[in-house]
Amino acid sequence: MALISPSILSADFTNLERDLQAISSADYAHVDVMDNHFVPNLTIGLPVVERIVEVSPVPVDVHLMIEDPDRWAPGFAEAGAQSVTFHAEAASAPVRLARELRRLGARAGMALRPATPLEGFVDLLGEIDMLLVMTVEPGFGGQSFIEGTLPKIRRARQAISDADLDVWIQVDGGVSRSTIERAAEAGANVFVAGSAVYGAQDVASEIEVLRSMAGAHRH
Ligand SMILES: O=C(CO)[C@H](O)[C@H](O)COP(=O)(O)O
Repeated sequence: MALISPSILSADFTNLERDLQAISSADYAHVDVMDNHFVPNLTIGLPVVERIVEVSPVPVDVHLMIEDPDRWAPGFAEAGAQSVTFHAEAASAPVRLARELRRLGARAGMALRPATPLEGFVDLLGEIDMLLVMTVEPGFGGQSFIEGTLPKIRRARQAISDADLDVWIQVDGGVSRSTIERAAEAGANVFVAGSAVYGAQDVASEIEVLRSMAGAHRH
């Protein structure tokens, strides 16, 4: 399985037809919510995400780069996002939050910044549906993939397999034709790509290329 999500943060917005084509060709629409506290950037909040969920032709995958996700994340699940990812560094009670997201019908995701070690969070893997290993410092699109995150992806895949869990591993940041295979080989199976998709001549065929490159490594 290799699922591709174009990051709405990197959408063009001057060519909405093309943006919609990208989203329609993907498995998920990845929505980046930023609060200018957890990360030094500000994007959109719950009312806009509620509307995106209503109009999106594919399920919505929300990545919350915000402080106090314990308070805000459940609202995104109630809005109908298929998956809601909070940052492990920001959550006060990650187990309780993951259970609440699942109770509300969403897939529960937990994200780690590039510098956050996996080791403190291995015990939580049984409580989540997806681990997001950030492959750039969260906050902005268009950055280079941090190769040093590959061992963390590998260790996460090993821990998931040792515990016989069905947890997806998502990577986000600098995912492109030149990096996706290494991330997939290391154990990722969900890929967020912003610049690589929206910067392509043909967004739909770029998604197909990325999906087939990643799909050669199955997890
Ligand atoms: O979450 C993000 C940044 O925090 C973006 O989703 C991510 O950076 C995607 O953009 P690109 O593919 O251009 O790196």
